[in-house]
Amino acid sequence: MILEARNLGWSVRGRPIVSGVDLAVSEGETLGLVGPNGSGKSTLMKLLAGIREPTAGSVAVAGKALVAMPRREVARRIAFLEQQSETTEAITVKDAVELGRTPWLTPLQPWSQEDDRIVAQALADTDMRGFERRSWTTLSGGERQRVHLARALAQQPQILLLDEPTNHLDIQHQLSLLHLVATLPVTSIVALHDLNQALSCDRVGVLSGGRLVALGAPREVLTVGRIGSVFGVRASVLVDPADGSQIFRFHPAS
Ligand SMILES: Nc1ncnc2c1ncn2[C@@H]1O[C@H](COP(=O)(O)OP(=O)(O)OP(=O)(O)O)[C@@H](O)[C@H]1O
Repeated sequence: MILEARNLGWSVRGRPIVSGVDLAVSEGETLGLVGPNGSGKSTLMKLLAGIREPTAGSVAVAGKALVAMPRREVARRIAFLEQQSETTEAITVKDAVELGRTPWLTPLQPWSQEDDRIVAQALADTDMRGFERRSWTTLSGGERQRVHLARALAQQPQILLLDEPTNHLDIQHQLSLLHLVATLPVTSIVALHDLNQALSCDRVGVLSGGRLVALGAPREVLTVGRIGSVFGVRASVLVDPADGSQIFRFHPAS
């Protein structure tokens, strides 16, 4: 297992925000995390990224305890795209993406053509070619989101943690981001609000009240009954005539 959480928890002033999470993610897998507002998705992602220390349990990456891992090694293994990642610095898009290479640079291994190639590929993968010289401050919300993703890709991590990455993105870029994440040879954990998008993940975990209440194949986990009990809405299943696949439509619980 590339990423393993055991009895993972985080409490603040005695209030449990995430508790008892057991999770094992295998190499190359794309795991979707869904749950209502405040159910603990972002907190769990921060615990898995090592930027929040657990108050219970542990996280291991490739069998090594995350808390004992040097920062540089964590940064080589894990890239985290936060929900509200902002920078006020007046840097260019290229500078921002190049920052993703930082964990790999050493005095003996300074910037090389290979780093240029990786940065160019990350810009291409996120459809941000041509924006290299633009100042970060002039970008739209969706363009900023794509630059953040490009920086995460330039990091060439083993594990990609994406907290609501489709936020701000138009529908074409939402679909291409999800397709990219699914096809990348990295392990990805993606917090999503769109349950139809979650259906395309390899597995889905459902958080409710800080607990992982279900984990498994999307169709087994995202049932009409569970959607009703966890999200408080009524779901109906429709069939897309284009390809016969099933999708959800949601209604307020009467
Ligand atoms: N530092 C903190 N102090 C107090 N409460 C916190 C803190 N961090 C998170 N919380 C609370 O923990 C709960 C879970 O927050 P979290 O951001 O993990 O939820 P989420 O599932 O990502 O929500 P959303 O879908 O709205 O982004 C929320 O009720 C939040 O207010």
